[in-house]
Amino acid sequence: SEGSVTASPTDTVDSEYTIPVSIGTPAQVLQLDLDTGSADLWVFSSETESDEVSGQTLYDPSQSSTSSYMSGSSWQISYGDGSSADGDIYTDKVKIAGITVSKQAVELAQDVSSEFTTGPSDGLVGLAFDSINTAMPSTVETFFDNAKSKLDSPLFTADLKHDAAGSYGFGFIDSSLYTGDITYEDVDNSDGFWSWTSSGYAIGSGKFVKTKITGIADTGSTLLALPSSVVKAYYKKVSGSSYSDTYTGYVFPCGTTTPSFTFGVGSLHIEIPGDYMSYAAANDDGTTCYGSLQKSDGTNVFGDIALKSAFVVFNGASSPTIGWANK
Ligand SMILES: CC1CCN(C(=N)N)CC1
Repeated sequence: SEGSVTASPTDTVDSEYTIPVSIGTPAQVLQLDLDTGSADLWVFSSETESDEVSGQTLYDPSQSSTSSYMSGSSWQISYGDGSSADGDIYTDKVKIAGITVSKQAVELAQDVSSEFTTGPSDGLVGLAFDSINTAMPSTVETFFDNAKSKLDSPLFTADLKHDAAGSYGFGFIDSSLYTGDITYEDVDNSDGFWSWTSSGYAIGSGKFVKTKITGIADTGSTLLALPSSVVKAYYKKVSGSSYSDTYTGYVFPCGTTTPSFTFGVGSLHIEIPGDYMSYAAANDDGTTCYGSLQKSDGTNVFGDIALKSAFVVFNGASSPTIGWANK
């Protein structure tokens, strides 16, 4: 089987992208954040503390004839941005992009941190590797892992866009979505992530610097986080920029022209347009803008700023790889 699903940015600055996911019988459709940086499928639910819910759609297993309680199981997750959630687990029918997994572990939130309460999604679909799933006493499998044997090819693709609907594909590569060739790199999933190594970078029209940069491809992260040496070199080319302790990142006057940022995938170059490199206003009067490129904490992250500049193949074969193409 194969199919695709619309990926919708939740705001005009592409903070995150959600997809419709059908859960249960009859279908309960939730808008979930497809996240290649984590491996838990969790949802706002009838069990979520009511003071931690603000308009999200709730999955209610009691209204599904195909739900089954996983007695004795629980989950508890904390993300790199400090957000967190926890709860218990049911299995139920889950359909994404027309592909159905009959007994998918669905993690019901009983508690969520404020970032989720005030956030736009009804939960997450984690598509990183099972080893980092947080279910206890034993891990549960991701939707992709459960669906893999049904897919024509064991892969999914991302065609994310700025302030416009894009798509995720499952089981096939839609050649109409990219130009030129796809360049593949090996993935090291030993930490549970889609970790790959870029061949280097360029700033604006500057020379390409050949240097290996290992990082994770993370649809659930908004920005691009790279080594401070690279980031400092970039902001030397942005007039009026500086590192702000107030905003905990590089900022510059809004309206500043920001150069593009190119990263290498083998001999292929993916250029992030200069317009994408100014993320959003950092202050209420919109005079100070926050950069889309920031220092990593050690784990480099190719988040949505990078992903939406390319067509990306997450190849879940026994030796996983990641493919990048221009579009
Ligand atoms: C909303 C959360 C989704 C998971 N995260 C991530 N993949 N970096 C953190 C933010």
